Amino acid sequence: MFASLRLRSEAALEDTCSAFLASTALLQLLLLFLADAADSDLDADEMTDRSLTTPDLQNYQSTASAPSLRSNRGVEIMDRPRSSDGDAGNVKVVVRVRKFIKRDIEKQSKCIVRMVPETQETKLLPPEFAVEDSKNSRKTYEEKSFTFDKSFWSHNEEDPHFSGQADVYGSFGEEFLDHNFDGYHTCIFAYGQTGSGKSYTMMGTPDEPGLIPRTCSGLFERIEMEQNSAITYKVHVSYFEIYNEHVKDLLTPKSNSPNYLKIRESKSDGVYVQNLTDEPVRNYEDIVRLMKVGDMNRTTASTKMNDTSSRSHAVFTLTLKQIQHDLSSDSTIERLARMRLVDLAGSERAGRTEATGQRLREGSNINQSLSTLGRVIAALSDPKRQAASRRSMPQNQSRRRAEMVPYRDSVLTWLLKDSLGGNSKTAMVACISPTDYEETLSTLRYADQAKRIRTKAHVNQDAVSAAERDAKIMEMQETIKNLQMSVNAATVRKRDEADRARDELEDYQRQVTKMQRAMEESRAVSEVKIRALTMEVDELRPANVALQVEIESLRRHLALAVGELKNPIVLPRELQTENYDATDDEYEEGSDSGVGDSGSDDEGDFDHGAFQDDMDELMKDLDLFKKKMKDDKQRWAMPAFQGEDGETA
Ligand SMILES: Nc1ncnc2c1ncn2[C@@H]1O[C@H](COP(=O)(O)OP(=O)(O)OP(=O)(O)O)[C@@H](O)[C@H]1O
Repeated sequence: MFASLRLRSEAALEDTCSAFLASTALLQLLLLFLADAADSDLDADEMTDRSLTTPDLQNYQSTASAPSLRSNRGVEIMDRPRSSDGDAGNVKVVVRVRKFIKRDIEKQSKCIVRMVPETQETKLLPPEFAVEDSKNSRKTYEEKSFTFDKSFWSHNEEDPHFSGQADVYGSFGEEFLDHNFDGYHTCIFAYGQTGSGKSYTMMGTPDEPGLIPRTCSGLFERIEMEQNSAITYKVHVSYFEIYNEHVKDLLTPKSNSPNYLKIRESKSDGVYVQNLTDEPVRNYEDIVRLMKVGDMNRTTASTKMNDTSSRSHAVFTLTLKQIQHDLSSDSTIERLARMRLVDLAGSERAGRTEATGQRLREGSNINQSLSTLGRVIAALSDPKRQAASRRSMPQNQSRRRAEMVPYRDSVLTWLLKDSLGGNSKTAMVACISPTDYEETLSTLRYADQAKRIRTKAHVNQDAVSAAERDAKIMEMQETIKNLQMSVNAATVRKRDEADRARDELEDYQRQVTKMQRAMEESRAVSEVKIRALTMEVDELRPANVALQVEIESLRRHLALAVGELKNPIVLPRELQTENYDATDDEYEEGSDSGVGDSGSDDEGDFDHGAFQDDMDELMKDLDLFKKKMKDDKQRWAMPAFQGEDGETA
């Protein structure tokens, strides 16, 4: 009971603390928000001397533009978007062929890919051995041709059409950054077989940074260029990987036990990763630091096809929030854009990678999620589905169509749901090897299908007028007040409960102590009593013995007396005369005359009445004595002693 009470009180105290902390955190958040709102006002006050175009709030909703490196003028976010909306719906698909790597050179492989820069055509030629091989097998190796939004020839640096990392970024990385500043969510993902150059394209090397570092530095270059505008920029970074169908935060230190995160979906945020680190960053250096942390935490391993093969899908996300306050109308516009940059794990054939054990299991998980991605792409590019969504079908029918897209069949597709078929402008970089016919053909087919996917990107912007903002602040103040009250009430309630539990505990402890003390006292008293009684018994014991002796002698005396009464001794006459003075009428001492002859005349001289009285007195005393002995025996628990008549005295 004591333990349970203590636990209850500790739990209550803990509850109090956590409730208090949670409420405090919430309050702090709300207060920060209020402070932010106040800051915006302050920013605006400071910028009174700057020339600001008066915004037409009606136009804010989806017709905004962003500052861009390509435009050297400061553009207010309420201007028309810079990015063209003409092809906004389709997934942009580009293809990139890498140069020979050590393995290809060792095998003296030939390049079987051709690209036509004028038409953006990519041709796949049958490998040399294929002519011989096709005679003996059912496999057909023939020239294939595909056209994509862009073909990057990264195979041969000497070629005039060579595309390096900067060209790739300049071609569509910048354009996607434009979209972000316009308020669109974007997603760029690299797809291809293992070792085809996905990580190189997305992350690159320190000397040749890829799309992710270039996008980050481009983002901050633009923000710095706009330092003096009325826009406030807030950037956050998150980085996670999907490994064996589990989500792992790459920005938290590696722990011994894996910390898998849960995926949730809400109406306002869509599909998201719960408790994912979303670090605020102020400059490019902050991002570089986080990228290093994330890359160190990423799961890679050496396989036969790639020395540093990514064994997971890595998702790097930048969130850009632009807040603009216009003094003249006293209104605030907020634009939110999310950039997802995804380095997928490579599709691979177990036979070719010669993977076993853990590598094989990773490979099968990778292939499973990539095949789901393939099915999602196939479903999204289904012309019937697109026609249905263009016809704007009744809600229940379009929902049924949407349900046909197997997003939920893998963590990857579930998390990229919005990027693949929803509110996002999306690009796919199909990375191909210059030597592998079958794998390259498979990738090109995949990419060809992805071209047909149409997304429904829209500008994520909120325009809040002064009146609305005031109302919002009032509402928040009210919320804070209510929260404070409920926090106080909760704290008091919790404190009361904790106090009551603590009081109960203390009361209980006091009672226990009291009881222990009372028990000790009672034991001491008992000991004293026992000691006193023992002493009394010891003291009484001689008296008792003496009394017993006396009783015994009295009893004997009585028996004699009774016997004498019953059988009186008759003395001869002469003895009677000799010893008896007739005149005197006295019974002489020493004579046996006490026991008279019942038949003699002298019998009348013996005072029977007095004797009887004496006897009665004696018997009374004896009774009293017996009673006293009985009492004493009961009191001191003395061994009982038997009377002559067998009665227990
Ligand atoms: N365009 C390129 N120019 C120079 N080297 C490249 C290029 N593309 C890839 N490489 C090199 O090829 C090798 C494999 O590339 P990378 O690791 O990017 O492949 P991957 O597709 O990410 O593989 P995995 O799926 O196994 O992770 C690396 O050594 C990389 O430096």
